[in-house]
Amino acid sequence: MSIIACDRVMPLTDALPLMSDCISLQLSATLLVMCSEHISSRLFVDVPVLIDLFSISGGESFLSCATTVEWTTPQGSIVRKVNYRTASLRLIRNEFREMFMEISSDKHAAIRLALKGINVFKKFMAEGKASVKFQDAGCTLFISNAPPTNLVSFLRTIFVKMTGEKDQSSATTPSKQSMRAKLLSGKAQSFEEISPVTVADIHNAKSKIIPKSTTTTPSPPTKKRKHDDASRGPAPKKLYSPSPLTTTSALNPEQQRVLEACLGGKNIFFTGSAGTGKSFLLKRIVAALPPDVTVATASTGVAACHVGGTTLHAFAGIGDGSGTVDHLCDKALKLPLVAQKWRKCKHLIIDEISMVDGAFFEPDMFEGMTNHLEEYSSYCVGTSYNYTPVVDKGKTEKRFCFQSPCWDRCIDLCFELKEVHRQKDHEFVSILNSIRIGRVTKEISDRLLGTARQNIESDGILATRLCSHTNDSKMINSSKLQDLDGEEKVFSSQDSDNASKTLDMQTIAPAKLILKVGAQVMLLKNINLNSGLVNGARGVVVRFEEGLPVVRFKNKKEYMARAERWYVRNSSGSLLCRKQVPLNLAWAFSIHKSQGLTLDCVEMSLSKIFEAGQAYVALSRAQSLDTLRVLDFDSRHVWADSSVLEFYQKFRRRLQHMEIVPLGRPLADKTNKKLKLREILEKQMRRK
Ligand SMILES: Nc1ncnc2c1ncn2[C@@H]1O[C@H](COP(=O)(O)OP(=O)(O)OP(=O)(O)O)[C@@H](O)[C@H]1O
Ligand SMILES: [Mg+2]
Repeated sequence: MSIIACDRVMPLTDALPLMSDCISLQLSATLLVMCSEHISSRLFVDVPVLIDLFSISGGESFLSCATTVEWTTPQGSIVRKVNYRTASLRLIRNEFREMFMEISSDKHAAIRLALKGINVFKKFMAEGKASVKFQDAGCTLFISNAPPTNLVSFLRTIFVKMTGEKDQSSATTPSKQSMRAKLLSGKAQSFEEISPVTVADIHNAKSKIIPKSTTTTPSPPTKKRKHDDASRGPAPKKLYSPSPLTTTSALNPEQQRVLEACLGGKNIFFTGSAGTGKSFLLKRIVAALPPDVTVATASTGVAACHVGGTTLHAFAGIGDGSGTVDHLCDKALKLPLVAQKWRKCKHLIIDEISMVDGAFFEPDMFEGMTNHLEEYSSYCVGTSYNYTPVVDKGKTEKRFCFQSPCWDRCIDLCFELKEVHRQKDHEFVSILNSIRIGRVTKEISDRLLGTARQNIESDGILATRLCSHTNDSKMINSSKLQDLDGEEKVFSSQDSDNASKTLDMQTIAPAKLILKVGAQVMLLKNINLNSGLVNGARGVVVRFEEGLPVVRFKNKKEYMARAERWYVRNSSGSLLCRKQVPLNLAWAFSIHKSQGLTLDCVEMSLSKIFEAGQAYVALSRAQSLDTLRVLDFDSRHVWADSSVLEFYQKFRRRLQHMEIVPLGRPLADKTNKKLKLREILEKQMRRK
């Protein structure tokens, strides 16, 4: 097993009483699932999809996945079926430059299928599944357990290469040669791998597609569409939703290195200050791993929803985690479903690991469990380290995972992300870095207090007040709503059967949302990046139309909030869904709830801070000093947990010598691939 862990090690609060706060804090829900809904099932028909495929970076001609090939009669009866648990798909050309897909495995002879007249069904591409129907060969290839990003890249190569070659068919092109001409050509049969997609390929394919789309007669806009246009601005292309599959933002080199280590099967932990892109990277990691053997978990339900997974405790099948290790292992492994999940899991991802009590990482618990199943599991992947551990009410001592004796034994490599993406302003970034370690100079105090009278409101959108206590934020929101005149509109969520309680715990969307015209709201989902309709964007309800709230945002865009879906997995792995309007009241938010968010207009009173790191979390939500108002500030409110500082000192001391730090004893490498990666990394380090 390998572990990947990422986090800003930052104690925030005695989290148990505030767990309920987590409900509405996280960024968007299961992006992968969201993405699968948005992708048309017909690759070569839907122009927006095609254009989107141009925008995705990469384009490989090789894919490793599970496959089944089925040959059927014209009536649909199966005449032959071949299953490959692990297959390699390759795109190749023959001596006549005809394109083929080659399916090979250790156990079966290679099958080559001509890439002519194919239909690609990719609705579930985000789950690592797709199917390709080869009309001429009379068979269908079912792909599963493919790393979603690789699958997208592979399908993209097929699309770009095939589109680029369309219409090149004059009688002289070899691909159109008759069988007789081919036989007489005297060329020896040979196959070569198709090269990855190049800029020239894209240019060529685009030139074949775009003229086609302009000749399409658009159907007259329906009444509904006209209305949408007025209220939403240009209809957002759903495929541009910032999914890990479709996003065009590239990982920076430090993020890329973490991804590579994960793919090499290392147990890793990555950390970084707020806004360095830990969550962004995490989603890319999930999308780059084979879904059937990857389990995404997090310490809290809401964080789990963010990565489209389940809580670590639910996955482990240990309930609330109380009892001895033997007892817990017995308890978990007696449940067939739990034991099966552990056996299947090769990559375990743990987000927000800092909220996991160190006890979970005792040799006893986590290691005990993984050792139990060592023979089955090849890796375990964990991530993120944002909050303080959640401890049982009875316990007084709180312990971070990194303080557990088995932490060093579990983690092979540690990384620190350093480039801050959320804030562009260098002065603000350096203030935040000082506050993060509890150091406040007079200049910092003065600069922050200087924002107290700043006018950051615009166009009726008020600043969100971040409160150190949840009850304060709840009280502010309900009293401000009451103060508004006008009719209340109630929006109740539609939940999967009997799942409301779980969904309350694991999604950011409220079960019941009460709004009025004039209500200050926050968007809870990324709707359209280009229009700035992103998670955390602040707006005000300006009217209701067709029973739905129309919100004007800070960038003056209006948006009619239609119900969106949030997906989470329950402990048995089934997908649960909540459908709700993607808004929440935003006069005030608790600091705890605001973690992970980027806020574009925010004020805070830091006089009631009660936990190490809380001031840092609050301040680091702002995008710049110009969109922030600190009402009161005292350097005594800023301090960092001593054990966290110690951890970072140790961590940094090693980082001074090398950028990639093997902490503790590495786990026994089980594969050559792992050994190879270690050799490469060590060579790199020696070179530096
Ligand atoms: N490589 C990148 N290219 C472009 N934008 C990026 C990149 N990495 C992160 N971002 C953007 O930076 C912002 C902050 O990223 P993210 O929320 O992942 O940070 P974080 O480290 O998880 O922060 P926090 O600790 O507050 O949760 C997001 O808007 C994200 O889209
Ligand atoms: Mg985050």
